[in-house]
Amino acid sequence: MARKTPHKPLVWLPACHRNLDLSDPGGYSVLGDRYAAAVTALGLQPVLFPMAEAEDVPCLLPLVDGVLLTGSPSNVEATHFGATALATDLLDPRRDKLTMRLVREALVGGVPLFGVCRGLQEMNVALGGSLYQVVHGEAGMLDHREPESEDLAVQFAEAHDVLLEAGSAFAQWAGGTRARVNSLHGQGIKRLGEGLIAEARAPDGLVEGVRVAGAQGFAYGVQWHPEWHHEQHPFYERTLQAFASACREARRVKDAEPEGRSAPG
Ligand SMILES: N[C@@H](CCC(=O)NCCCC(=O)O)C(=O)O
Repeated sequence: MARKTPHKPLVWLPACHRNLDLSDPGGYSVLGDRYAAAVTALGLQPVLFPMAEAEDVPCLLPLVDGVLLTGSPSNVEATHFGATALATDLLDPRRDKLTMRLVREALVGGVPLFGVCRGLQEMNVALGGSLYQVVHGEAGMLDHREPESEDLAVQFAEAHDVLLEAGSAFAQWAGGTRARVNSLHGQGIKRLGEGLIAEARAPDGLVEGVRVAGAQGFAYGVQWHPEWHHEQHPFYERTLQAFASACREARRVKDAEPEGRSAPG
């Protein structure tokens, strides 16, 4: 019987699907290096199942120790929350179909789950919530988009405060009930999904940080990007370290299981 070889905790980062080169209309499955680099810096191993579909989730999920739902310029298709997609929407239906299933299965299985930007929105929609399709078009709401013409350091610079629920993990990670975060999104949470607790809000009231009530393990989502220069931003770093600790614990439990427990067939 093959002996188990302990390895770094594996973290599933779902691919984005883009047509990057019109000379190859077949398209590409891509992952932002920023997310993979942050996962690696945490001592974890990023994994990408580029062709994974919703039906593959029950078989693939037991192979990993955490799920990080990355951001993407594409929008969650509005049909997933009972609205009509905008003609201007950049869509990624393969990503949507996968993550709608992946969120629910990760929660059922107690697999550490962390949603970032689009990933937060995917968590919300997968749990029955809805999104503002154009946050800055809503009365009283800020423009949460990044200055696209600026360089990345400006795009990912701190843009607004978030007010954190006293006693929440967010407040613990921030060392208080207020923090500065970056902001690179045009959609945002409108109606909270089932079981989601709002624990961080922008000054305009937009929900920007959630916890999944009653989750077996780590289950959080944020609208901002904690992967950006996290080593220099204590709030971002502590958030990511908490996710990493949860993934390491998941790996430890699996490594402690009696040998002979086969991987899913
Ligand atoms: N398209 C959605 C989500 C925005 C988002 O995830 N931004 C990150 C972009 C940078 C990256 O690709 O990581 C919206 O506009 O709300």
